[in-house]
Amino acid sequence: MDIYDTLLRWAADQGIELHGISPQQIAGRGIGLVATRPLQKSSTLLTVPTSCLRTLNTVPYRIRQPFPKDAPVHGVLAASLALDALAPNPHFTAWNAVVPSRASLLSSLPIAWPSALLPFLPQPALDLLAKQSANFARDWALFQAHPLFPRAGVTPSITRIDYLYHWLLVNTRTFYHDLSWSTSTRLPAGDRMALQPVADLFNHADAGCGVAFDEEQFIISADRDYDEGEELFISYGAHGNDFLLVEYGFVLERNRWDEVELDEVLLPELTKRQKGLLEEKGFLGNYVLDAETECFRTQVAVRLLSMPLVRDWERFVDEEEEGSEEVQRRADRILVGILRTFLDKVWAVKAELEEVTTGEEGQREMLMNRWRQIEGLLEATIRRLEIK
Ligand SMILES: C[S@@+](CC[C@H](N)C(=O)[O-])C[C@H]1O[C@@H](n2cnc3c(N)ncnc32)[C@H](O)[C@@H]1O
Repeated sequence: MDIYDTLLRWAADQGIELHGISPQQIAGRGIGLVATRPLQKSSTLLTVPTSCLRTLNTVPYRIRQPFPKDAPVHGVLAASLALDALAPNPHFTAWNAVVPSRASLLSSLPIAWPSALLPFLPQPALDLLAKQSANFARDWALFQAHPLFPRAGVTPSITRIDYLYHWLLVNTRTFYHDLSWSTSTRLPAGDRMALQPVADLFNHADAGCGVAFDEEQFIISADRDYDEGEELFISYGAHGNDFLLVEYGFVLERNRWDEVELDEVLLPELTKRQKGLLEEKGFLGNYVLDAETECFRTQVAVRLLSMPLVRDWERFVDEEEEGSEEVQRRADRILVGILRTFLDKVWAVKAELEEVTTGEEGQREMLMNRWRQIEGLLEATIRRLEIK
């Protein structure tokens, strides 16, 4: 019997029901869930009883209690998984057998990449990585202070990498789950997390099957009709590819939520006075464009660069008065110039990346792929603005 059959048998014993879907190895995506017969829109694909979830409530008291009351659930769950791994609970053997190996998980996530590769991440990904690293450091410090954390010299020990692996399992496999009906205190939104078997095998797409829960169960249902053999996806959220790369270790080829941040090329074009004006109106920074358009914040900043009179700019910002076609054309020309500067940077990063030998080929390819996507979005926007 292979690991999937074992998982399905165990799942059935737990009351987990799969309707016309089954786990399968998918090239480039690890395991995914695939239709075993034609499926109709809105049909139920999977139900997972609440009793199968691993949440803060299921963490044994001796692990949970010594943590500070406000310790992030992410860190507590990861500690629980790391401690379990020292003396594995046979109840979870079938579930554990299908989670990614330590090598594959650590190789896909930038937080565990060689530091020499990190400067090749786009700026928004670097900013996210800094926050993620700070969160991990906080949780690791809390765990090291825990009375059950193996003291130095004790075997088996738990290393930083052991804990990082379990922390990343939690990071990449939890679902939003509100426990407020069963706990007296309502957890902050970021702490409402649950690990759930089988459902954690759904891969992500920018739109996907429905995910809902009530007190009894999680229910996943088809968002459209599916043919036999098609993979079914859920959406982990409206995330751009920089976010997916840092939090989940992949980028999507087709992603309606993807965007490119322009701050690193737009902010240096602004004088101190212009920055002050933008700040006053709440429009300083966070300039992005996606496949369709540049955001209003970007238009506001570019208009400021293109309009000699501040009062005309204020009319654009406050009253959304477009101004003449000539004004629009001037703004477009300025934005094209800024995007071309960005393109030069992208080409320089790609050229440098081609020479790099550190890290794994898959990691360098992931970075190169991300820069190609950014290049594509910039080029498409330049084309759109130039033919306007
Ligand atoms: C909740 S798990 C999904 C199941 C996972 N494929 C597995 O083998 O266990 C999330 C992880 O799956 C992978 N993944 C999910 N969606 C993906 C996609 N569209 N392309 C590539 N990898 C994906 C990433 O490694 C992500 O961190």
